[in-house]
Order: sequence, then C-alpha cells, then structure tokens
Amino acid sequence: MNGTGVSGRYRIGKAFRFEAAHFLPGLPAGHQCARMHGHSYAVEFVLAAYRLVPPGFVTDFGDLAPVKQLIDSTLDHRVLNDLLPVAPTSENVAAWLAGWFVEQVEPSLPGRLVSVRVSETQSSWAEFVLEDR
Ligand SMILES: Nc1nc2c(c(=O)[nH]1)N=C([C@H](O)[C@H](O)COP(=O)(O)OP(=O)(O)OP(=O)(O)O)CN2
Ligand SMILES: [Zn+2]
Repeated sequence: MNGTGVSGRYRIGKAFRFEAAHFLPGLPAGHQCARMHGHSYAVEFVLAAYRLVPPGFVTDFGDLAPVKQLIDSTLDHRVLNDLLPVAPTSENVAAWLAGWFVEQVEPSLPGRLVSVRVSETQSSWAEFVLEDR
C-alpha cells in the first residue's frame, strides 16, 4: 500500500538536451529532411514503479546521470547517421536510447523504463513505449 488508499503506480521523468546533425535517407527527392541539417534535440526518459524505495523515490533522479554521460559523449555535436544502424528519425533515436538504457543502466535501478520521448523541434515528438513494464 502507498498510504493514500488508492492504487496506482508512480512515474518520474528526466529531460536531457543535445545538439546534433542528421539527414534522412529514403525520402522523396527534394524533401527538406534529406539534406544534412541540425536540431536542438530534447529527450525525456520516464521510469515507473509500483513501490517507492526510501526516502520515497521511483529512482533517484541522480541515478540517471549515465544518460547525460552517454548523450554528452556519444550524441552531442555529432552526425547521428554515423552512430545509429538505422535512419536517425526521432522514433529510431528514442528506441536506440531505450535499448541502451535497459541493457546498461536499468538493471541496477529500482524503477523500470516505460518510455523515451525525442523532440527535434518544439512542435513535434516521437516516443518509444516499452511494453509489459
Ligand atoms: N515521424 C517523423 N517524421 C519526421 C521526422 C521524424 O523523426 N519522425 N523527422 C523529420 C526531419 O528530421 C525534420 O527536420 C523535422 O521535421 P519537421 O517537424 O517537419 O520540421 P520543421 O522545422 O519543418 O517543422 P515546422 O514546425 O513545420 O516548421 C521530418 N519528419
Ligand atoms: Zn531533422
């Protein structure tokens, strides 16, 4: 029980930013995104848990520091086409980050990753939602 008398689960989110360039192959000739261009990317990780760990955390926000380290060392001011094995759309960047996190970081944390959202612009976003979490 969580002491509130209602059932549910907790979710937390932490946001990150990076600058990167990309182009999207396979688009019709003349499509603006087929040309090399850059974005100020915004990323949000969401973790969830049914029970909190002391003092009342899903996961300490500070334990998500490896995400910032990965972003700063691997994605920031890079060409995303050089890094991902697939076209660097927002969807694919979100899934790539989620896969890395589940494999490398999540095993040592109490919370579970439920989604990663990636925005290339202020008006658009794509999300990878993990199932059965
Ligand atoms: N589903 C997706 N569609 C598009 C993606 C994507 O990752 N997933 N990416 C692009 C391009 O990267 C493009 O740079 C961003 O597209 P868009 O939002 O259309 O960019 P604009 O700056 O033109 O946005 P406006 O708000 O219309 O000015 C394309 N599609
Ligand atoms: Zn783009």
